[in-house]
Amino acid sequence: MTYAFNQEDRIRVAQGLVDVAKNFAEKGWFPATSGNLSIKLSGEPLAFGVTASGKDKENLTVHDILVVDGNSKAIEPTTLKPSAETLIHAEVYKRVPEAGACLHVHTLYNNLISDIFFEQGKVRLQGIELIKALNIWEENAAIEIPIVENYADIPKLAAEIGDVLDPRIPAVLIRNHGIYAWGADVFAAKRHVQAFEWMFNYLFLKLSYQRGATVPVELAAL
Ligand SMILES: CSC[C@@H](O)[C@@H](O)C(=O)COP(=O)(O)O
Ligand SMILES: [Zn+2]
Repeated sequence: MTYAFNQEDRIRVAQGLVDVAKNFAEKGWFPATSGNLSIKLSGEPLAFGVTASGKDKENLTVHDILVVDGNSKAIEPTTLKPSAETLIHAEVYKRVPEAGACLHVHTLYNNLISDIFFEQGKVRLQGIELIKALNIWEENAAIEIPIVENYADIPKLAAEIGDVLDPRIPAVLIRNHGIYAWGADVFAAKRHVQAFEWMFNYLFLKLSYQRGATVPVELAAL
């Protein structure tokens, strides 16, 4: 198979993932080695850099990233094992050709929101300014983020994500697991993750107040 990328592209991709990992790690978004990150190197045939499985993303280095094909197989000899969830990244790149980076984090609020709204199959957000970070500019815009069951069978989980994703909305939630969000490049994907996470925090705290909960001051101040 011939791929249209060179060594320079690979270094740039690896460094891009290390940089975004540092930003998310500072926010505590990779508890217990969770999460995985990828950047596309080539669309046709598909090849992307992805984090190796089980790595401590709080201390990620360029040596923790390998290049795989559309079947999640390493395209070169390596001792690294691709993320257990690499097939989900591949599915996103196949379904959304404009996606150039795909990022996955497990956070407290994305887990809470994914469980609270699971039965509805989606969570609706409306009229929040940060929706504009998704490049949706209409006034009082409403968006719905799909939520899928947390199947242990990764091919099944990846297929389900592919089936429910809405190309206008660059994310899917997995129940009690985390979010997959993507963008045209790592800059856009990072902006999308940050926007979704902020809106999930907002929604959870708002629902808590509306239901009469006393929210601890330190959480309310987030
Ligand atoms: C350590 S719990 C998290 C894993 O089960 C998984 O969901 C995850 O996000 C990280 O898997 P990985 O194989 O390291 O990419
Ligand atoms: Zn995960």
